[in-house]
Amino acid sequence: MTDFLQQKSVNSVAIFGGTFDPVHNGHLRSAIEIKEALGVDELRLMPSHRPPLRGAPGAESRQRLAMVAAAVNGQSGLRVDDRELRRDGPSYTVDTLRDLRAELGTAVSLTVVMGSDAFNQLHRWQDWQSLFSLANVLLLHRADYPLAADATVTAFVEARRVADASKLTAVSAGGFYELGLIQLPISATDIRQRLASGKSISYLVPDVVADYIAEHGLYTQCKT
Ligand SMILES: Nc1ncnc2c1ncn2[C@@H]1O[C@H](COP(=O)(O)OP(=O)(O)OP(=O)(O)O)[C@@H](O)[C@H]1O
Ligand SMILES: O=C(O)c1ccc[n+]([C@@H]2O[C@H](COP(=O)([O-])O)[C@@H](O)[C@H]2O)c1
Repeated sequence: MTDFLQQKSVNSVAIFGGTFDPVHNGHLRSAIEIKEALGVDELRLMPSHRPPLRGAPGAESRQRLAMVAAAVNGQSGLRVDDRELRRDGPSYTVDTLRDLRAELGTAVSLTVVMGSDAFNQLHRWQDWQSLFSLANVLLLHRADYPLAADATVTAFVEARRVADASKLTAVSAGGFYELGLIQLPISATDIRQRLASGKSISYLVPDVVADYIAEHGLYTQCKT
């Protein structure tokens, strides 16, 4: 069989963006559950080069990318996408989605995933309403971050809500769904703090990530 015939065409893609400073098991377990709930062909973890609404990450972009790549290596349907690292300036999601649309075309179902902490700030994102003409939005509940979105955002998404997660892959853009997942209250802030105080991070991140952090001496000083 030729390579061409072996290649499976991609009809649905979800992107899970983050600072991933570092990537942890909360992100990774969520990624698997998102992929299963949506039934997407690919779930792409997308490290942000310059997160627009927070300070500079503790690790360099290439180091955060290397940790995500190692963490998803061999996981079926999970991929890393480095496009934001190839762009200068703040990593606005709307720019990323425009870039992805240009590459994937208009027919592919594209879904952007965000946790409730990110969703609570959505009204501050660059051109946030345009996200919905480019992609669907999947909101992940995080028990440690109760929903407190801006009223404009709440009204906007209410009009776009679909009945279940798998419906998002039936449309290319414009749908909204809230997903409850297994709750793993792990955060990168807590991991950085543990490392800065010399504590173990075993079972909070995959071993390959813990090894990378140790090898490169990352997060030994707490910047929170
Ligand atoms: N434990 C978790 N379970 C589910 N989603 C999570 C979890 N941690 C982070 N996320 C989501 O993953 C995305 C990327 O998060 P991010 O890289 O900022 O991780 P974080 O752990 O929240 O980091 P930090 O503590 O540095 O803010 C966000 O949409 C966030 O809501
Ligand atoms: O587009 C924006 O204005 C925007 C503002 C804040 C965050 N984001 C994106 O949201 C994702 C989660 O961000 P963070 O800071 O919670 O790691 C990440 O992909 C960011 O690039 C995007």
